[in-house]
Formats: sequence, C-alpha cells, structure tokens
Amino acid sequence: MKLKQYDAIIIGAGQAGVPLAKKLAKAGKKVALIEKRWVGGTCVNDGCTPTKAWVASAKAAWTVTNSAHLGIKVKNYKIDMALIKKRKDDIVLNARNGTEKALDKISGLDLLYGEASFTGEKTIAVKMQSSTKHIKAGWIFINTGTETVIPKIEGLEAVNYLTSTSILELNKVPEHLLVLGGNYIGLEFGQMFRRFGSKVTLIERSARLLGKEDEDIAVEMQKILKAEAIAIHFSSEVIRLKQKEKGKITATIKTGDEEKKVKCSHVLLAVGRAPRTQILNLQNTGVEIDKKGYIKVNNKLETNVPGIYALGDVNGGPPFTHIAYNDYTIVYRNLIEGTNYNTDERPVPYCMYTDPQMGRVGISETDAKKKGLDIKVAHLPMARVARAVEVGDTRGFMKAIVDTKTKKILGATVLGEEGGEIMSVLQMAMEGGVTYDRIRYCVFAHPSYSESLNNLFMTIEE
Ligand SMILES: Cc1cc2nc3c(=O)[nH]c(=O)nc-3n(C[C@H](O)[C@H](O)[C@H](O)COP(=O)(O)OP(=O)(O)OC[C@H]3O[C@@H](n4cnc5c(N)ncnc54)[C@H](O)[C@@H]3O)c2cc1C
Ligand SMILES: NC(=O)c1ccc[n+]([C@@H]2O[C@H](COP(=O)([O-])OP(=O)(O)OC[C@H]3O[C@@H](n4cnc5c(N)ncnc54)[C@H](O)[C@@H]3O)[C@@H](O)[C@H]2O)c1
Repeated sequence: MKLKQYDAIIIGAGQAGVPLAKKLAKAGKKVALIEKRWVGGTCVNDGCTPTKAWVASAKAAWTVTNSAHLGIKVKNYKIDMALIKKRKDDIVLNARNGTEKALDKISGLDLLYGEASFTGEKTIAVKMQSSTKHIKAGWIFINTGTETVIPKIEGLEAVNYLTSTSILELNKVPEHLLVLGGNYIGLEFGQMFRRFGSKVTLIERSARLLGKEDEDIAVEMQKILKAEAIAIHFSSEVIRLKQKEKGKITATIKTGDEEKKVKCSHVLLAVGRAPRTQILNLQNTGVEIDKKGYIKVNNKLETNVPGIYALGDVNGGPPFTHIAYNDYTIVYRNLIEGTNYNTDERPVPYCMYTDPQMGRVGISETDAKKKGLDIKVAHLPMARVARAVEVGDTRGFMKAIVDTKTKKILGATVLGEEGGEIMSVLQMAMEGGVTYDRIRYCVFAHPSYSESLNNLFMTIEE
C-alpha cells in the first residue's frame, strides 16, 4: 500500500486544527488537514457563531417587549424564525467559506475531506467520498472535538428529539420546548426560545443551576430566568418519552419519588458532550484515553506516544473555543519556535451568553474556601452600577475574590449586562498583578460598566 508522507497530519479542522495547519505550512512543513464535515468545527458551524447570532435576535425580541419603562411602547411585533435562521446561516456560511478559502491559498497544505482513523502508530487512513487515502507523518495532532451526549431514556429513540446542532435547523418556533440540562446549552437555548415565543420547561438533574458556579450566582440566574417565565424542575430527570404520531410529546418527569407528566412539542438534549475518539481506532497507535474517552495529554498537550498531540475539547481540558485556540499556540510555539510553554498557569476565562451574560475567571468563592485560602469577597449589585441604571437593566451582580495579604485578585464572576467584557477587564488586572486597592482608585471613563470596578472594590472592608 502506498503511503504519502507528510511532516504533520492534523485530524479535525476545529479551533486548534485550522490555525495550526496554516502556521505549520507557512513554517515550511508539509501538512495534511483532515476534516470529515466542515472546516471551522463546532464553534463556527454548530456552536459559538450560530448560537450567539440567535442570542442577538432573542435580545432584540426582549428589548422590543421590555422597553416600556424606557418610554418606548411597542404594540405589535412578529418573530420571523425563517429570517432569524437565514441571518444565522449567512453568518455561519460566510465564516466557513472564508476559512476554506484561506486554507486553499496556502501552499504545502492539503485539505482532505474525509474521516480519519489510525491504521498504525503514525499511519492514518482517510475515508473519502469515493476512495481511501493512506498517509503518514512524524507529527500527528488530534483535534476531533466532542459531540452531544444522548442520555438513556425510555422512548427517546422514537421521539424526534433535538440536539444543539439540529435545533439550529428550525424554521418555526416550537410551541413548548422541554430542555434537558441546566447549564450552558440548556440555558442559552432555553432563554433564547422563550424570547422567540416558546413555552420553555427546563429539567435539571442536580439541585440547582450552574453546578460549577457559586450558589449565589446560580440563585440569581434562576431568578432572572423565572422572571421570564421559564419553568425549572430541579433534582429531576425525564424517565420516559412518548410521542403520538405527529402529535405532542408526553414526558414523564421524576423528582424524588414523584412522577409528573408534561406535554411538550419539542425536546432539546443539553446534558453534556462526549469526546469524538471512538472512530479514531486509537488502539492501533497506543494513545491512551481516560474512562470518559478523552485523550490523555501532559501539560504540553502531548499524548503518551511521542509526536502525537491532542488539542481542544478532545483532551478533556476546559471545553471552550479560546482554550482550543490556546492549545494550538502552545504546541506551535514549542515545536517551531523552541519555547517551553505549558497549560499549567494559563487563565481560563469564559462567558455564558445568557442575557445578562455571566463572565467568569479564576477561582470561585466556593473553591477558595474549600482550599482554605485567606480571602475577602467584593460584591456589587448591578443596581448600584450607574451605567446599568441609565441603560435600564439592573439584573445581576458582580463579585471578586481577593487575597487578603497580597491584595491580588484571584477570581471574579460578573452576572450582568456586558458581564463578559467587565470580567475581561478584571482578567487583565489579574494577568498584570494589579491589586484591588489600586483598582479602587483607577480612573475609568464615566459612565462605563468598568467604572463600577472602583465601587466593587470599595465594598471590601480593610
Ligand atoms: C451550542 C454550543 C455553543 C457553544 N458556545 C460557545 C461559546 O460561546 N464560547 C466558547 O468558548 N465555546 C462555546 N462552545 C464550545 C466550543 O464550540 C468548543 O469548545 C470548540 O469548538 C472546541 O474546538 P475543537 O477544535 O476542540 O473541536 P471542534 O470545533 O469540535 O472541531 C472538531 C472537528 O473535528 C472533526 N472531526 C472529528 N472526528 C474526525 C475524524 N475522525 N476525521 C476527520 N475529522 C474529524 C469534526 O467534524 C470537527 O469539525 C459551544 C459549543 C456548543 C455545542
Ligand atoms: N458560552 C459558552 O462558552 C458555551 C455555550 C454553550 C456550550 N458550551 C460548551 O458546551 C459544553 C456542553 O454544554 P452542556 O450545557 O450540554 O453541558 P454541561 O455538562 O455544561 O451541563 C449539562 C447539565 O445537564 C445536567 N444533566 C446531566 N444529565 C442530566 C439528565 N439526564 N437530566 C437532566 N439534567 C442533566 C447537568 O447536571 C448539567 O447541569 C460545555 O462544557 C461548554 O463548555 C459553552
């Protein structure tokens, strides 16, 4: 069998694979980038880009119906779901096509559309539409991402359920959307469809929302969603689903010993994502995976097989686009520029795009207390932020965890308008070692959201 030799093979044109392929080829390496579906991966095609485009439409609907207190009264408005979908599709296509064009222009880079699997330690078979290509390389980078977890529920297979990918194809607003899971995907889509006009019922297995966040943040988020008439069932699971032909779906929800039936028109699965490692035939190469199927890597993102790396969601690191991208910068710089970066000290900021947003960075209050750190907590309700009062949206609050002795900021959560942006200002302070007592007296433009950081840190008693 003829094996074409490359310097580097990248499996998956996701958030790490695409920039890595471009930079390696530009550095003079012969590169094969293999993609089984679309370049750009989850983020561009089914994740960040389309969902945030829809969040913007949902926000417009919210503004139209919630501006009477600003003196703007709107009598009639219409949700044009087909147009909302088209706008989103255009944005996605534009991003995907732009990525593909940029890749096509780079010499030394072969973009192969097909499904990759290992046939030996450093050999790969690429199953393409009408043929299979066999290739090999000294460096192999796995960037295959994750996919929706399909839970085991009686009757699920017979129901036309939705995932975060298939829901993006809806042209009509569901009458009643039942959402399983109360974290990123459940909350972003749940609130969005409520604003598009669906009745929304959310089922969360644990006792509260946002399992990884502080309890006060979870309670505030719950209050915000409740105010939009989103029904939430905690400590609950859907145990059975039944759908009459073309008719409504009946879900049996179990809470403790009690069972309750809820009728809905659509079911969205948002109970987590799992790594795409099964089809890779990793047993042929000896790369180790953990119990959940994530590829094990060291802090330089190399697997147990020298020369094989795993980047992005598939290595079980924080599952965000900016982390996948950062994985690429670590590996690229170490291999080509001779640096010695690792993942140990990097910050992990993130932002949940509910409205208001929840921006997060660093340690939470709960984790700081669990670790026995000597901390103080700054807390400011958005109702005390001049900008929020003027804009007319005072939902939420911000908090920051500081080290009592060094006065450094250890972590922050901003649940409020532009929460992601305010959090990023705090992240910059953390990266630069700017202490909270300095931020108290920093001159920020008035009346910006960031200006409120003066007041946030004024709440800490000396
Ligand atoms: C609905 C939703 C919303 C999200 N919103 C945000 C957000 O706002 N902010 C944020 O930071 N993150 C968000 N995320 C998470 C983000 O999309 C992921 O963290 C990010 O896409 C991970 O990038 P990746 O490169 O690891 O993998 P992916 O982007 O998933 O790319 C993997 C690629 O590999 C390909 N592939 C898989 N197996 C093979 C194979 N055997 N052969 C060839 N190709 C293969 C896939 O087709 C895919 O294109 C969201 C995710 C979802 C689902
Ligand atoms: N803004 C963002 O950055 C963003 C947005 C969307 C998605 N994402 C990424 O996508 C990933 C997946 O998101 P997700 O929300 O699907 O998963 P998740 O793992 O973050 O949350 C799943 C939720 O479902 C609950 N759950 C689990 N099994 C259940 C069951 N059987 N019934 C009811 N509830 C159940 C869990 O307790 C949890 O609250 C996240 O890890 C995130 O990184 C990020």
